Amino acid sequence: MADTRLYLISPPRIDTEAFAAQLTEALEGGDVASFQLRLKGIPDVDIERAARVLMPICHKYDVAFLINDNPKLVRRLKADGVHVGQGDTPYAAAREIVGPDAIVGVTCHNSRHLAMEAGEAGADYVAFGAFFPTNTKDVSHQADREILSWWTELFEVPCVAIGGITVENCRELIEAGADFIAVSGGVWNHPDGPREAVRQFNQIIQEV
Ligand SMILES: Cc1ncc(COP(=O)(O)OP(=O)(O)O)c(N)n1
Ligand SMILES: Cc1nc(C(=O)O)sc1CCOP(=O)(O)O
Ligand SMILES: [Mg+2]
Repeated sequence: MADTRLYLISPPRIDTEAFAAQLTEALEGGDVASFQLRLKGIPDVDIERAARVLMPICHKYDVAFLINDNPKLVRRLKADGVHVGQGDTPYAAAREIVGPDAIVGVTCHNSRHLAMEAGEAGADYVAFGAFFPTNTKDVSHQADREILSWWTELFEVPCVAIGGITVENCRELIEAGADFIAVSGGVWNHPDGPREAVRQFNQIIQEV
């Protein structure tokens, strides 16, 4: 069985009440390490409102609750961590805001240089992507699985694979050594629902 674990990413827009039910279903489907609230193009006050509903659900299932892009909100809500991209608050400033105990993850696209920089600076994980075409985000970088095996052979800092990951295509990333597979559409748009999607991802992880 591989050590890979699932990292769920929210859809970019949600109806919080309806999504709370979907999230609960997903978390009942099997092991999930973490959840990232990634809401785009809506006011911070609405992100905060959603976080206040969704964070207790994640904690009930022992799932770390991270927020995308916004370290100040992470500090205010005492969330578990923040994810920052190359155009967001830089790692050092994000760390300063959230403190030493929170998780800080950094987007590294397909760049060994960015990943080594983030790892040396103290990032809790480095994220590579996009591995596959995705409808969730306009992406301008494509990653290949060799970067996962290269990273895991050389470094202790965990690596996350993201971008268009589904139950159909995840196996090669797990085999390449991804510590986490970060999935949005592959769970929320699964034809048999989020619970079944999480079950199937975990089944594949067990088989590798
Ligand atoms: C786990 C994970 N990896 C990568 C990203 C992308 O972050 P970023 O490049 O800042 O793009 P946005 O998500 O902010 O659109 C992520 N959110 N999570
Ligand atoms: C948020 C995000 N970041 C990416 C990157 O490559 O950095 S790809 C991506 C979208 C993830 O959603 P899905 O699983 O539906 O493709
Ligand atoms: Mg970002």
